[in-house]
Amino acid sequence: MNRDWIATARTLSEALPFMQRYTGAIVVVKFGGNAMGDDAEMAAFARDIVLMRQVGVNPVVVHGGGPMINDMLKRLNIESKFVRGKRVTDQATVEVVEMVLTGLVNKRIVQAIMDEGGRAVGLSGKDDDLMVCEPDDPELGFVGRPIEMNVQVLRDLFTAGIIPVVAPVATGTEVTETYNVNGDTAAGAIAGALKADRLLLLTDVQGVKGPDGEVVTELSPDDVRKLTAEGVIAGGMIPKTETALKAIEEGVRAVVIIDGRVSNACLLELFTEHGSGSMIRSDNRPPLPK
Ligand SMILES: Nc1ncnc2c1ncn2[C@@H]1O[C@H](COP(=O)(O)OP(=O)(O)O)[C@@H](O)[C@H]1O
Ligand SMILES: CC(=O)N[C@@H](CCC(=O)OP(=O)(O)O)C(=O)O
Repeated sequence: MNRDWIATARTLSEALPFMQRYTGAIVVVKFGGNAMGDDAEMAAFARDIVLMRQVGVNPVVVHGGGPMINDMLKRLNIESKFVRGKRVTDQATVEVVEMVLTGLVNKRIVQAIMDEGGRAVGLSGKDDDLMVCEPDDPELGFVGRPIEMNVQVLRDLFTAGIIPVVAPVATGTEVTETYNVNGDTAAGAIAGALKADRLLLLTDVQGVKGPDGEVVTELSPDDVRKLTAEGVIAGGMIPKTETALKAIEEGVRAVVIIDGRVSNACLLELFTEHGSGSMIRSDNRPPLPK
């Protein structure tokens, strides 16, 4: 059991009703490269995920690894270039992206979950054709937009008690094609295809900030559109809120943007009364029953 979190939740009895409410729920967690930190922080994240599984939640980890890709490209003297938050990906770059994400980063997370006593299996969008893409934009090269999702493999892993850890690299409709997919986009597409109960997007701010700079704890899709039109939601927050709106349209119950730097961020969101970060949901699909 995670003592830090129990201390934060004050008593286990406070947490139990929430744990019971989430039994059998599907929770997709996007774990970005900036949120990964050192080995201790990685272990803390892995403990949260293992505890979720132990109380009967079906977690799916979808990871990024942008900073790790940048490091490897630098070592190989390949230039990194981004357009509207997405990496311009030529043939040489896509090879490095696949090596770093499906190799180094994916296996580091799998190993951390195993070390904390869970069972994890790493896969990419190529495994069992989980995520099939078409080119997102000719300007971006081999950057993919998911067009077909085959999530049965994830359900099979849930049944076996195994935590899937997914690298955002995908296959195309033509043989031998490889696509680099933005981590938020991949997490949203997977959550949408699973009609997940929660999509948690871990980032490096406390949540979505409103015009006064304060974190807005509850937003409807219309609130998000309004804040974006006003320029309050900007930069790296745009792909996250766009992902959130699309995922909700596809049937995800709620998307929560939370601070991945806070210890026990996922557990605090799921298993405490106040939750954390900014929750985006529509009125069409009610929250989990109390
Ligand atoms: N309204 C807003 N609320 C919070 N963050 C915002 C907002 N508008 C822009 N941002 C920026 O979005 C950033 C998060 O996006 P990004 O850095 O791409 O995250 P990550 O690396 O976790 O994927 C924040 O650090 C912040 O600078
Ligand atoms: C198309 C695109 O931009 N893909 C991303 C994939 C990794 C990612 O999303 O990593 P973070 O979540 O750590 O930013 C990239 O190449 O950096």
